[in-house]
Formats: sequence, C-alpha cells, structure tokens
Amino acid sequence: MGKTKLLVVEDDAGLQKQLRWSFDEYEVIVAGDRETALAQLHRHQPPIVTLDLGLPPDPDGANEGLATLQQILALAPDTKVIIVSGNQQRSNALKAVSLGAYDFHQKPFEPATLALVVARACKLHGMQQENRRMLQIEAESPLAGIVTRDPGMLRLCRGVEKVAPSSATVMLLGESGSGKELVARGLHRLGARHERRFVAINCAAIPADLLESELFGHEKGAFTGAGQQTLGKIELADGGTFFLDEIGDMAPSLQAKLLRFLQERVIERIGGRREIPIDVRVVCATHQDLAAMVSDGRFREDLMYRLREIVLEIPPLRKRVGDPALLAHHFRNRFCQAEGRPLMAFSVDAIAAIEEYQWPGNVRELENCIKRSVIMSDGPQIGVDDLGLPVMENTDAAINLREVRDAAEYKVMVMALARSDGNIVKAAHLLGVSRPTLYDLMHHHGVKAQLP
Ligand SMILES: Nc1ncnc2c1ncn2[C@@H]1O[C@H](COP(=O)(O)OP(=O)(O)OP(=O)(O)O)[C@@H](O)[C@H]1O
Repeated sequence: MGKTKLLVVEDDAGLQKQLRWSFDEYEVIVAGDRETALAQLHRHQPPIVTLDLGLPPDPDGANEGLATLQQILALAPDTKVIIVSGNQQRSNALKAVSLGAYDFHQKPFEPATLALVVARACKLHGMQQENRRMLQIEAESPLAGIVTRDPGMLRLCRGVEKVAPSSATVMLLGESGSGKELVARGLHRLGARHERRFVAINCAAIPADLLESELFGHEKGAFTGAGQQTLGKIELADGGTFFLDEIGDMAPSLQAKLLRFLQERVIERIGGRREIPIDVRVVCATHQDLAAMVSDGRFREDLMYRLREIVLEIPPLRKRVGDPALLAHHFRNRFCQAEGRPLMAFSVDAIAAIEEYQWPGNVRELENCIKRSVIMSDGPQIGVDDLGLPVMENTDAAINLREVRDAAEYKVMVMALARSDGNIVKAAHLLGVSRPTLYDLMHHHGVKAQLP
C-alpha cells in the first residue's frame, strides 16, 4: 500500500519544508495558494489537508483561507481539513471549524502534536470510508439482509432469486447459524406470496408431543388442557410461506402426517373432523444428513423426496472468502449504533484472528462475538483479546501441498478481484501477475471475468 496523501496548503516556503520534513511517513503534496490547492486536491484526492488561513492575496487575513476551506469541502466533503493558524487568528480558526474543518492547530506548530491530530484525522477518514463501503455492500446486497462477497454465496443468492417465484418446495442445507432462516425469508420476500405471512417453526425446539398441535392446531376439548380452538402454524401461514426448521428432528409419526399434508394439501386440526385446504409454500431446513437418516430408518424416504424438490446449500462461514471480516464490520456498525457507542475500529490482530478462526457456529457465533466485543471493550478499538476467541489447536486438516496452494491461490485471486471490483487489469496488478496469467488462473478455478 502507498503512503497516505497529505496536502499542505501553506504559503511560507520555510514552513512548507518543515511540514514536509516532519510528515515523512505521508506523501506530502504542497500548495501555496487557493488555486494550486484545489488543483492538487483534484489530482491527488488526499484524505487530509493542513490549511493555513492566511493565504495570498490576503496573507494577513483569513478570507482566502476560509474560502479555500469551503471549496475543498464542497469538492470533497469527506476530506479532513486541519487549520494551522497563528495565535491572533484563533477566532477565525474556530469559524473554520464551524464551517466544517476537522480541527485546528496553533502556530508555531509542534510537530508531535500536529502529527497526532493528523493521525487521528486519518483514522477517522479511514473508518468513514470503510463504513461507506459497508453501506454500499449492504445496499447492493443480492438479498435483503444478506451480507456477502463470497462467490459461492452470491451463486446461492442467484439461486434463491430464480427459485423464489416458483411454488416448489425448497430444502435448505447448511450448518447451524449459517443463515438458513435468512435465506428462507429471502425466498418468501422475493416470491408471489410476500404480502402474506411467513411462519417459522423449529422442530428441534418444541417437545415432540406438542409439535403436532403446533403444526396442525386443535379444536376446543381435543385433549386435556385444550381450553379453546387454536390454529396451527401451517394454517396460520395459509397463502404465505411455511418454514420448517430442523426437519430432521421430527418424530416418525409426525413425518407421516406432514407427508399427507404435502400430498393432499389439507390439514385436520386435532380433535377436528373437517379437512381444511391450505395453500402454502413450504421451505424446510436441516443441518443433518437426511439421506443417512433414511438409511438408518430415522427419516421417511418418501417425505425426503417430497421436501427436496429443490435443494439449496448454504456454505459454512469458514468456506466463504472474505466474509468473516466483512460481516464483522457489518455487525460492528450495527452494534455500535444499537449500543450508542462511537464507531470502533478493529485492530489488525483482531481482523487477522477473525479471518483465521473457523467459526463452527457460523454467522450467529460471529454476530454474538462482535456484540460481546462492542459491549465489553473499553477503548476506541476492538483488540484481539476483546473477541475472546478460543485459542485454536493446530489441525492437520490440509497438509497436501497442492491443495493448500490451490486454496490459497483461489482465495487471493477472489480477494484481488473483489478489491478491484472485477477490474482484471487492477486485479492482475494487485496480484503481481500479468493479465493472461490471471485469466489462466480464473479459468483454472472456474471463475468468470465478471464476479458473480
Ligand atoms: N450473510 C449474512 N449476512 C448478515 N447476517 C446474517 C447472514 N447470515 C446469517 N446472518 C445472521 O446470523 C444469524 C443466524 O442466522 P439464521 O438464524 O438465519 O441461521 P440458521 O442457519 O437458520 O440457524 P439455525 O440452524 O441455528 O436455525 C441471524 O441473526 C442472521 O440474521
């Protein structure tokens, strides 16, 4: 990465030199008047500007400096402008701050203090840019609420868009916390039934003897304690979408009843004598291997086939390229706002740990981890210790050199393409390879020129 650009607007040649010298870790660009300053701003787009208020043709006043400030902010509103002004100009410096300058520093300048102000401004600018990028990603999100840049997830989202308008029964496969319910809601929202209800039931969370009544409802007096008629979840979803989570946990006796409903599309409330026609779109989900359960006799084969007219697989978080860090920023934004805390940055170590960790609990685990970190961390930064991630044991999962190399190659290639927004020339430059080499790599990994 190149140095951060710093535009110094200062008409005194001696001071220009001094500033250039004390900011050697920045790429310092100097301008001695308004016109040059605006031209340099245009050309270099520096995130930070130090601005002397006394510029020619008004070196003893502040009019020219204030006018320059206003033009800079009109052209590049995110720029952090730090006023460097003489003691006698304090009131003008304050005026500049009220016009949108980031801060002011009095002459004679103290390099160490000014360096601190510039570094802080730089950090703030970086966070604001990152936040803007996040908001854009969220706005561009292929499905409302789903934050991802991973090619596999983007493919899944395209699948959801294709399947949503049909009435096919969909089975979502994915580990716990990987976003199955979010995808089910996406199917509902993009489908023709979006104005009706989305009703979800988790078969694993309800005791087996209550699940039947939860699903099909009951008439008054159907069993002890059935004091009034209660509609089941399937009936409540009539016209809309019915989401059956953890379908693998359903008891065999209920599996038969569910199968009958899927075949005939009628229900009978417990204790009722009437068949009630119901028109719902069924989506189900499981983290279990249903085929294996069928072999063991724990799940009905005919029901499995009924349920999986279309199967969509949600990749676990550890297999999504770039998503752990992306989602961490997304949740950090959300929880900082919810907790009324100023936006915190992740330390470099914290981001590395987030990318490294395997996330067995997937997005839900990451979401909880970031929530806890935002609440618990004391400073303006979320450090690796705030995350409270377990220390990872060394696994011997991947020791085949070609596999490891292939996986690493794929990962950096997708990251470069994502970072350059699909621009092949830029991505090749980032990777330090030629364009034809990048095309070869993309071909090898089956990645299309335009990111999915
Ligand atoms: N890609 C994503 N972008 C943003 N938030 C996500 C994403 N995936 C999941 N989440 C969030 O993570 C949490 C868990 O997701 P969800 O409940 O859909 O997972 P699940 O697979 O249905 O979990 P379970 O198997 O435990 O029922 C939710 O708060 C959800 O909003």
